[in-house]
Amino acid sequence: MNIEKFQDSMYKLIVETSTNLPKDVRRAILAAKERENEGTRSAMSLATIAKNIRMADENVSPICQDTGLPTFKIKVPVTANQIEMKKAIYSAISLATKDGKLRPNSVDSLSGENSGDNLGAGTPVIKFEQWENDYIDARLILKGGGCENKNIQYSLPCELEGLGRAGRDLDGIRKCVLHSVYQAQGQGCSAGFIGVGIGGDRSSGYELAKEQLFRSVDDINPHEDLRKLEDYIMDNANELGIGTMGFGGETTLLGCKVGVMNRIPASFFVSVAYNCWAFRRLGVKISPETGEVMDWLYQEGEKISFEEAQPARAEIAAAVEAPSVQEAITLTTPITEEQIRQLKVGDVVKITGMMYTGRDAIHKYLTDNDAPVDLNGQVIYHCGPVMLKDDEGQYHVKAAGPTTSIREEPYQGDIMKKFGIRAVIGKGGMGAKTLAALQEHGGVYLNAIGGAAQYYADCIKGVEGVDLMNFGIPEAMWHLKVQDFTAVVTMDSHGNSLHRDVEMTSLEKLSTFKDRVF
Ligand SMILES: O=C(O)C[C@H](O)C(=O)O
Ligand code: SF4
Repeated sequence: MNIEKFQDSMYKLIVETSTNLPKDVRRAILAAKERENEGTRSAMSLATIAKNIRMADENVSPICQDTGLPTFKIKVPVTANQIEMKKAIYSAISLATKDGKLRPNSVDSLSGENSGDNLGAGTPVIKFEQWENDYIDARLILKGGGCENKNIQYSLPCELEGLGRAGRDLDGIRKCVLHSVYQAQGQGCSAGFIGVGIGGDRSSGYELAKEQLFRSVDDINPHEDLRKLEDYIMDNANELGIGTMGFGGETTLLGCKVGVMNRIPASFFVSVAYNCWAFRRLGVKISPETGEVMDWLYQEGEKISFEEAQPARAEIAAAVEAPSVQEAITLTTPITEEQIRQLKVGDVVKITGMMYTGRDAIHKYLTDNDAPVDLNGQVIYHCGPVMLKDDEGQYHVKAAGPTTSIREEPYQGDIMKKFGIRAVIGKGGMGAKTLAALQEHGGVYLNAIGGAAQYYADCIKGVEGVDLMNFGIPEAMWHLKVQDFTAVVTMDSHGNSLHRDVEMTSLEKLSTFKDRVF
């Protein structure tokens, strides 16, 4: 095989997967968009998502800044040299990272050191399998961390909140799958896709669940019971009302694929792999002689370009059901306590001025250290961007959507009080400790649209500086100059939380699915 050509084919696969959402996923998102009631927050979030998909296409830039743990599944004729292919994939990964198509995401688990090129122990994941066909089938999934964290594994029998006992039968499995959608709330950037693996052990069960994510969204399960289960879940999960980004709404789930394998008598696992709407997985058929791409997979049928998407900023601004709020509220940083105390859940704000990124490493750091900049009245953005440095040493934002905020729950309230921070922006909401701190100190939580990394990158007009680069690009504190950065107040200083409300109503809904169906 021409290994340079193969490397080039792998580079193309990586770039396409990161920047160009597959056709089947686009169709599912369009169907959700059409189903959603006009004027709701979920409809408006979907409009932003649609616009983001289009921008990623046009800019050939990552749909979401979290390009995940690249996982390749490759089927090869017996004669293929897997060692050479692996090396070529490593080179392609490193090049795609250098070109800003992947975020440097491989981090030493103990020291936190970022390898900078996405290579390191266990990254990327490459799984080979031999087969008797005369071509190579190479598939790639870029599954981000926020949705990966919402994967869940059930060991049957078990008791499930809202649903009671889940026994060792199809109905018990049904309960687990519904529960998995409920427990994800908006944190995995709903509306999501789930892959379910029944049976196996703890590791092969998850493996089977993830394998389901390689099925086409619109295929039909040949196994009759599993087809019934998939249909049931698709018909009913949306009743939970979690909606896009957990804002409440008609569409919570975009796809459900279930696979089964044998188990041993003592174990009965139901494993669920949750994938966000930014469902980036593609595949190619490759000639084992030339190393060139013969065909692209998942690309049958019509390609939705989302051309007709309305200006998303205006749409978010309209995302408020409360008729009293017509206009987005403009805030210029630094922000005063008085301004913050006027905000309430449902308000849409547009922020102009400076914003500082801070996520896991920064929150831990700030707990024990002084801040490198004066954060009084400032805004912290939970974001790990994709950044590229030009020849003059100036950084440019290539993708910059929010990360899941709940990970900072142990630190957030204390840090806001310690430094006088007035607002945090992220996605998925935060918990009771932060809510209490917002009330005591005078702060707000602002929800941005998860995965809309191109849309937000566009609001960032300049990178004015960076601190703590030793934490690596995603974890450093970037000083961003923003204009009209639009987000929704979902937790205010008066003790209100949209996330708490949606969690409660969706739990009530979940309990209506208690009775036996299968
Ligand atoms: O790491 C990120 O940028 C985001 C992550 O995928 C998340 O959903 O929290
Ligand atoms: S930020 Fe959201 S869309 Fe992006 S990888 Fe994480 S869960 Fe997926």
